[in-house]
Amino acid sequence: MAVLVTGGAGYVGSHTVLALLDAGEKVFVIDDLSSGERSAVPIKAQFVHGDAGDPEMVRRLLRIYGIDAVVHMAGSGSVEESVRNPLKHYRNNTEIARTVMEACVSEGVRHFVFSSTAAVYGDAEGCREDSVLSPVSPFGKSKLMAEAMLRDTAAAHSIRYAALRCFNAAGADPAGRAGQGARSGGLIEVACEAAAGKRLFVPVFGTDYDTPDGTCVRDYIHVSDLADIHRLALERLRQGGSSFAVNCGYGRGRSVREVIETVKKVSGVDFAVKVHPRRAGDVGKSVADCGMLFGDLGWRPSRDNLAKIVSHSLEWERNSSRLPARPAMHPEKLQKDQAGSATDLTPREHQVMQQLSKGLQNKIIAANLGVSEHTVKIHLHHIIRKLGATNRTGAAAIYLERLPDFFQRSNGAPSGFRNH
Ligand SMILES: O=c1ccn([C@@H]2O[C@H](COP(=O)(O)OP(=O)(O)O[C@H]3O[C@H](CO)[C@H](O)[C@H](O)[C@H]3O)[C@@H](O)[C@H]2O)c(=O)[nH]1
Repeated sequence: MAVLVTGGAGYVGSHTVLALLDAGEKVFVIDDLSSGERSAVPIKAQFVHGDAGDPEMVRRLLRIYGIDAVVHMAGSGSVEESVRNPLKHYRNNTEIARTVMEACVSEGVRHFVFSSTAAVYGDAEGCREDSVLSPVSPFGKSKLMAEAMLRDTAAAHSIRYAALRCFNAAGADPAGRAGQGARSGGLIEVACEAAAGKRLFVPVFGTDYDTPDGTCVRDYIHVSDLADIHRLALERLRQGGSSFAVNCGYGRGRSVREVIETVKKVSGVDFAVKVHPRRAGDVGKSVADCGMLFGDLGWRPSRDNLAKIVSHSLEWERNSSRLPARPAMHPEKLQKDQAGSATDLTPREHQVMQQLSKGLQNKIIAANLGVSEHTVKIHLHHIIRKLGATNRTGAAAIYLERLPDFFQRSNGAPSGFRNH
């Protein structure tokens, strides 16, 4: 028996691979490394650098290595990016899931654990598995479509599945074997980067939500606990359990401000915080009802403690030499003829501003863009002049204010911006 983990080089993926290996499983990982890291795949797992959307490759893997179960985690997981680039998410989350399911059916793989998301519920607190599914973002919709395909596939073929509706994964492996991937960018990671001196400030996206302190509320779950639920779900399917969908959280809501305060307290660093407008696709509240997880599945968390989650994340951040995540949005090509005025920035200047407005320092921007710090300084000098600002903070504020105009001038849609 062997398990194939798609997306096993990613953040939740690499922790899940560890949980499976710790349980004595033989694990194969397929990952195209578009957002995951090769170094995140434990040495004991067999790594295949490839696209889970390649049906031939997946079928070959399943056949040659006698794989009896697939944990499908490959996909794109940014709510905000899915609003800007929905087709990327429908490909990576819906189409690729279909391809992997088809390969499983044709190769006789009977167990399928699918990493779904809390975003299938939309804005909701105390969501139960049988609650109304009303996703707001293309990300949530793309995962919900995959869930629907799984249900239909399981009804037609001898495959059973577990759809794990993951709430907000955070933290890092307590033994320090894995941590937040290079490009996950979740709130706790961002705040820990600020505490570790890798960011100048933490942006708070929206303070006018209908929540106790006006900031968004999420159900944060330790990534190693989430990984353990994936392991348990597979065990249940192998024991003959029928297909199910289950919430993976702790059933406890924490606001953005509460999280930031906890990171400050645990780290002892009073980093700067700046209020920004709401982020596209965000919902006010997303908190699980864990009746099924704790009851029917009989799972018990080992790390249900926000300070502990933060301390593991912080430890990883302080010990890892890696730089902060590259921003997902990547302006590459802004047509000159659509620009036209003195305030327009070159594509490279947009790249610099994208990073600057996330609070990154010059040396980190330089490393992310593959240029020298001196070049970043020169770009900033031009940008500050073009935007009519007096310093970098002023330029960042003006840039964020004018971002919608830049989009409009590149044909009313962010088509001049490319993700990577
Ligand atoms: O720098 C930041 C980062 C985030 N936030 C806020 O913090 C909250 C949590 O945001 P995250 O980016 O950490 O997580 P999301 O809730 O957007 O999404 C996460 O949880 C989802 C489950 O609903 C999916 O699993 C998804 O892949 C994962 O990124 C949101 O209100 C967001 O606006 C900030 O204020 N500043």
